[in-house]
Amino acid sequence: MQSKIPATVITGFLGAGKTTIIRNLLMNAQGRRIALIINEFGDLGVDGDVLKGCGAETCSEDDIVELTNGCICCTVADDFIPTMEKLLERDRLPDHIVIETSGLALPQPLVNAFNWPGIKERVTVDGVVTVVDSAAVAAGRFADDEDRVDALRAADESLDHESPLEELFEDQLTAADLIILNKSDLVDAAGLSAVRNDVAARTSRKPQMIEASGGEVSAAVLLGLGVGTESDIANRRSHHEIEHENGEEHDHDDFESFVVDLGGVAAPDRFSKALRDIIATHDILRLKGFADVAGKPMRLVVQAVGSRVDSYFDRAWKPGEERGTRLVVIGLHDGLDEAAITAALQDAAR
Ligand SMILES: Nc1nc2c(ncn2[C@@H]2O[C@H](COP(=O)(O)OP(=O)(O)OP(=O)(O)O)[C@@H](O)[C@H]2O)c(=O)[nH]1
Repeated sequence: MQSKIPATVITGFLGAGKTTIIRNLLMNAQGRRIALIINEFGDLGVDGDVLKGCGAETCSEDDIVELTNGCICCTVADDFIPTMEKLLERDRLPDHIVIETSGLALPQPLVNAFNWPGIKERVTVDGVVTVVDSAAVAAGRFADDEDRVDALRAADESLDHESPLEELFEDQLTAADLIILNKSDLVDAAGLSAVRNDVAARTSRKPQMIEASGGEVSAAVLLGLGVGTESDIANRRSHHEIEHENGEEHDHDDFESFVVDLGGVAAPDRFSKALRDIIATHDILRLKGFADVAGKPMRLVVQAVGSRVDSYFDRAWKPGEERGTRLVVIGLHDGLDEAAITAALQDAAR
């Protein structure tokens, strides 16, 4: 009998470093043929595009499938299952499937989909890997900020739970077989130890935890968990599922995003600096995309997580490709002033 294809689910909050870890994996895949399914929040396939740009031979553009509707937990049956079925119809099957969930997705319904007839016989979940932004945890980003939650509740009565960030963070930890404390380069040893304790206290299960920076995790560790998580996922229920079972309505609008289309960016350093201020002023959780810098043949990748802004030129604009600056902005529902943010970004690009 043909053995099942292993699938690794990589989850973790917005900007934790999922794409960076996958990129590193593709560059060090040691001949494994990897198929990638990427789910992203926000109407701009940045992660897929960054990975296609990495040029790894073991993962060609055909091997990358993007699901850009953002909420894999709601659309498993509509989107994910047909995608898996199509992948399994291919003549050349992958050795391993890697699924990057959006930073706002719950892994539980996704893992449960591996119990679906037609998929269960052919694929097994090798493991769920939850990537943690150690710097964000150290900065208290997931701690329950009561003032902020109260303010949100006052603005939106439909908020049916405490802090959306904290709850999602915990749900992603609860699903984990392996937790990667990423961005260890940004936190000192005492800070990392505190992060480890904080993370451990947020899940009653005791998955293995490792530290990493720059996405450097060996393929043997990442792809060799051998758990078969689909058989255990019923024991790792999320707040979301528990609320449903208790008959509570859960709305999925805790977060929102929009895309800003700008022309060229005149001065990238000034732009990055202005981004930091705009992000802080407007409580933006995540901002990412590509920029067209005046006079440069290369496209600039812009990545901001909280107040940290990274940018680098990844590849030349292709002949015939429309140059431009497109950024996706993600924040809490009702927390983003789209008009003011757009105006501020336009101003920063000039
Ligand atoms: N300093 C530092 N930066 C990192 C590390 N890992 C990732 N980053 C940076 O963090 C930013 C976000 O990384 P991504 O890999 O895009 O994060 P992600 O989890 O895929 O993000 P979403 O898909 O938007 O949720 C990028 O600017 C990365 O370069 C790390 O270990 N250390």
